[in-house]
Amino acid sequence: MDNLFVGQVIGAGLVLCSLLWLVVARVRIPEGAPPGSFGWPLLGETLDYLSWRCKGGSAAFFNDRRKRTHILFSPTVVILGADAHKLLQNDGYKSLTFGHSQTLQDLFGEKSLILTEADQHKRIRKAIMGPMNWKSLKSQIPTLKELSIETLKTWEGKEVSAMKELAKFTFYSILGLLLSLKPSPYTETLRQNFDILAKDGTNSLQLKIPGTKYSRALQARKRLVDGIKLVLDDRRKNGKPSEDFLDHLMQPREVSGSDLHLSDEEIIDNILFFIFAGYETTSTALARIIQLLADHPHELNLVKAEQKGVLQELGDEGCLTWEKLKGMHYTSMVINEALRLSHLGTDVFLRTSKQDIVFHGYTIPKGWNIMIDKATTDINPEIFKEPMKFKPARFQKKLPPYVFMPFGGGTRICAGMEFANLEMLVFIHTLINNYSWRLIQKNNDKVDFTGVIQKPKNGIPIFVQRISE
Ligand code: HEM
Repeated sequence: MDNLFVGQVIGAGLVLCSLLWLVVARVRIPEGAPPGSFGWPLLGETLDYLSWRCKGGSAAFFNDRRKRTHILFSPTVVILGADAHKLLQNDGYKSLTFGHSQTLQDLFGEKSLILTEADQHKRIRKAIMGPMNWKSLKSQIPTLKELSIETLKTWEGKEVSAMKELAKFTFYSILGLLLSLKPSPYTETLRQNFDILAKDGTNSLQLKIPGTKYSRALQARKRLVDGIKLVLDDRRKNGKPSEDFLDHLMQPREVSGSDLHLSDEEIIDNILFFIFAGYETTSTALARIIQLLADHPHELNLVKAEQKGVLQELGDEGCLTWEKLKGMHYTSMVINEALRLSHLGTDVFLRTSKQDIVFHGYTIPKGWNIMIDKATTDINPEIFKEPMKFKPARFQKKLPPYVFMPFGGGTRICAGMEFANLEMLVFIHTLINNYSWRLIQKNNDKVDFTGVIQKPKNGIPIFVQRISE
């Protein structure tokens, strides 16, 4: 009897909530808003979305959806294709904002690029981007070459997890770029702390209770912040310039009247966020390239031929140059094709509308979330014939504008795009000219969709051998 009563009360409560929801939702859907369904009361279509992500990525969810939905407690509009990318590219700071995320703020700090908006974002980006273009990055080529050689030496004659080992390579590449730090027991501790920050912090409930994964991540952040502060203090005391990213950020500067001087908080938050943004994105891209080339001998031979040509042109003592890297056309197409197939930076660009936006005849109301679904465009058969096949040569032809944006676009285009390309080209050059490898597990394309980046589940185990002279 008691149970029946409790059941009735819960049932009535649910009906009341649903009715309230319907009323509120109805009131909130302005005329001209895109068609679609808000799904269940409160939860909307969140569970559906999450389950699609775990099963096969969000592309499958979006394909099955109409334009309006309700995810993570917010009305959301899904848009895709060249026009959606064009909006992202050309909006400036007018109608799209990144939106606030408490988790990102806790983990990377409120001054990190990702959390800043409009003028503040513009100022920090201007202050930061100086050392991030191809010309300034040239000085990184010898360091990246040395790191590639040292990394690959540890793989010789062994079975290794490409994902795990490349994560070390990309971590130390970024640490070299940002802080001029080389691999050592100290930097290995930094890496372990960073893994706790990024993995535990982004894959857990936001519970700041001692013992939880989230609070472990926050403690790791504190240790990392203290470590970076030590480097900063040391630079100020010694006054010895390293001419790296940190030195650049520490210079008080003014450009065309705007004050580009960064506070210590701004410097530290952005160093942490740069490591996060450039660490597993690039290592996963390289691991996927290794996997795809092992599975496609014809394409592998074309990369080999190109890289052998570069080596011959360089001669015995020749150093890899910026011009030579820029001339690696086929290898660059392989990188693009791997990025297209793997949606590494992100499968959706998440934004919030700052004002009503008219898109394809519908009005996206102010304050709604917008998911610009990049993954579906990456495999659109009208743009990429046989989209699931690995065909780097497809990039020989000029693509229509706005269809392929692996590094995003507009005001928030990837700040490390040039560095990522440089890093990947140097590593591939060193690998291909000195080593051969085979996959330990064939036909294992299972992907882990649960994290921020979609990663091959098996870590891509490979057996690596040095090519005899
Ligand atoms: C293959 C490697 C990489 C891929 C595919 C990639 C992709 C992306 C994408 C798609 C965005 C834009 C996200 C959005 O608009 O919502 C982005 C932003 C960003 N990336 Fe990358 N990235 C890569 C490597 C790197 C590296 C190596 C660094 C740093 C050294 C880096 C630093 C950043 C930063 C700081 C942002 C935020 C920019 C801003 O908000 O102004 N990324 N990246």
